[in-house]
Amino acid sequence: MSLFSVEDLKVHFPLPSGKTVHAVDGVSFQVAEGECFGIVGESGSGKSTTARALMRLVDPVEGHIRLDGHDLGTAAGEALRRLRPMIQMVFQDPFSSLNPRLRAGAAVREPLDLMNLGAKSDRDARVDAMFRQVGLHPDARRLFPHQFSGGQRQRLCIARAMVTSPKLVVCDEPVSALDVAIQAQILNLLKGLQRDRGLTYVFISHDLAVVQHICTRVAVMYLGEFVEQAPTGRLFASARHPYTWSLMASALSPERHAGGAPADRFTITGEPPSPIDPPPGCRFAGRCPFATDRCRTEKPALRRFPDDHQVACHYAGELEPPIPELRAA
Ligand SMILES: Nc1ncnc2c1ncn2[C@@H]1O[C@H](COP(=O)(O)OP(=O)(O)OP(=O)(O)O)[C@@H](O)[C@H]1O
Repeated sequence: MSLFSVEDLKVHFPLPSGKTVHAVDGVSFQVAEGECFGIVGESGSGKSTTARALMRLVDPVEGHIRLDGHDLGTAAGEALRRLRPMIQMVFQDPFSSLNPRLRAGAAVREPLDLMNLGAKSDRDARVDAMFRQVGLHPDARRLFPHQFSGGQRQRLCIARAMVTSPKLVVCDEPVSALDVAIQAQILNLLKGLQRDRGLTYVFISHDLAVVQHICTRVAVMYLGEFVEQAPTGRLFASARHPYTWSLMASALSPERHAGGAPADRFTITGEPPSPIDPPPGCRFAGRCPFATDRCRTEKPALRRFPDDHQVACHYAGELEPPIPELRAA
């Protein structure tokens, strides 16, 4: 059974004009214990809003969120307080997610105090152990956030998220604000903690390489919807949605491109349509080189293919990726 399940999640933001932003528009997924479920997509696709809804930082207009048999989506008051320690979040910007006036030790201890977890006398020892687990010396407890480097600050945020012994950690672009060399260290730290503590992750990133490195399964998000979902190996070996191909093509470097053809041969152009007035058919149709009239009027359902692979495209399975590197071996 899955540890975490999300069913038909919708988050809409009403605007003063009377219109509505359809930021997340019916996403469903399940995450098994110990899995790392990735959500990838370009800016504005709704990844962060999904993360915030999972954390109940924003209320969905529809959908169910279940964690370990509990209804996280509707829990309130005491029930929500009991669930809080089980689900934690690591944010993109390790600086703005830390209170600049709180010393590092107090920042990591704070969730234990706020949620009243464990005996007070044990909390400092728990914080020390957490510092060591994320690769920080416990003496660093006395420092303020600005005295840490970017990577160390993210270690601190990870310690703060992990100190409550959560079952599920939602990581929202946890390395995209860091230098490339530091990114690998933080990803390896997250992987190690996942293994040692039996954690389950929902991992959000715009970076395919990062997702490929850390995730066991990946969903590709476009304008509030999942267009493709598959185990990581399967997705990277044989993606079936034109939007996924375009993301993968734009990640190919020109040198890696066969026959000297420009790597941007299949890079889609233009901006995604506004989530205020999403188009009626396939939301990618306006930018898809394969789109037909059917795509523009009829919404494609997520269809299941072998190997736990789901694709929302009328022509999935019939189309061939337009660049050789993306074709299944
Ligand atoms: N509070 C809000 N009110 C109105 N619109 C919002 C609000 N929060 C997000 N949006 C809109 O919802 C859409 C999805 O935003 P979201 O931040 O979830 O995307 P994202 O994929 O995480 O992008 P990024 O990586 O740039 O953060 C965007 O069009 C955004 O402008």
